[in-house]
Amino acid sequence: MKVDGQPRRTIWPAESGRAVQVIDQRWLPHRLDIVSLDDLAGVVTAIRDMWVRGAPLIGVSAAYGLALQMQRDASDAALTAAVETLVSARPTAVNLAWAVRRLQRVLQPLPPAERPAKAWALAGELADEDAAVNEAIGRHGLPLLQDVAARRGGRVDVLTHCNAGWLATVDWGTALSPIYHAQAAGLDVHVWVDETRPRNQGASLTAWELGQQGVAHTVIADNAGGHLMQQGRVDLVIVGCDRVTARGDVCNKIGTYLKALAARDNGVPFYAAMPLSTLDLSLDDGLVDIPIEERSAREVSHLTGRDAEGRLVEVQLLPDGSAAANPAFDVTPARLVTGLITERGVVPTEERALRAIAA
Ligand SMILES: CSC[C@H]1O[C@H](OP(=O)(O)O)[C@H](O)[C@@H]1O
Repeated sequence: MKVDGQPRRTIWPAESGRAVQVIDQRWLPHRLDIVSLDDLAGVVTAIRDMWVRGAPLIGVSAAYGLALQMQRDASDAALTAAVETLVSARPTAVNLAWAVRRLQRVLQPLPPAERPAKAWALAGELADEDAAVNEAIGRHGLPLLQDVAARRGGRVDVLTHCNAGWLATVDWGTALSPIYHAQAAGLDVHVWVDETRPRNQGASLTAWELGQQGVAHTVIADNAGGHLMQQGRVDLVIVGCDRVTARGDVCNKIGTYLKALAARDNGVPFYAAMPLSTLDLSLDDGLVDIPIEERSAREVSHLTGRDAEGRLVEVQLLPDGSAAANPAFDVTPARLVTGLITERGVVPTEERALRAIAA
């Protein structure tokens, strides 16, 4: 999408063909840092430490990490080791393993000498495919917003959690793609943006990208969403997802489940935008089967922001000695999800429908 009026992606191959360039999202919205990653270790660090984040984007980033490793060592042992190293970088988003194993299936039968060029081409294809998938998610999600706008004289208020915009993908985003399509269709769309403690992907990333695109938005404390729904100020909720099970349980950023409960209690439709690469048909009960990443307590106890002099500074929020827990995701049971917006259409959270649309 656009940055300062210019089209951008979150990740792109360096002209040398021996590095991949990414937006280092840790410093947004205050600094737009572009970094060049030229080896597997660099990509693993970028994924693990959330320079790049978002289920589809970490999948594509991992694909480039595997391709960079093939340029250095394309042996069977190196291929296997690189796959396992990448898959272990973050456990919850299925897209990471999905992308890496998709490349591995193509590379494994090839002679090592052919692997570097093929891996690099496949990573690029995956990036282009992701952008196309997300644009399609937006097209299929648009009618949901148009239906509301038709009843409200063109206005629609959407609440979203975390960042499932173009910064979480290669381009377009998932949950925000219908909003970008609604803007292009001339709807008066406004977005309630959950700050999304503790990493504040909403306050720092969603607010920034909506602002860059000129979409009206209001950042709110995570705890305000239910109150706004009680007041009738939220027409629908659209979130992203990191893994969806065969029965439609949705794993997403911590706090999503609480929004789904509030939405159900207030009769607000609750959708998850789901590229089919995020559907894990091997799992059934999300609460039992999906690994939930536990991240550093420092993400809860400390906060980074810009001071009056424009410097990025970290401050401590908690008393010395207070413990902090930091589960990074939660699981919303299928019964609380109105539907899943995919690149092939909107589907109910029913196993038969999910297996059919994924076939
Ligand atoms: C389109 S996937 C976005 C998804 O990924 C985020 O997690 P993280 O920022 O930790 O990678 C969050 O769960 C978003 O909904």
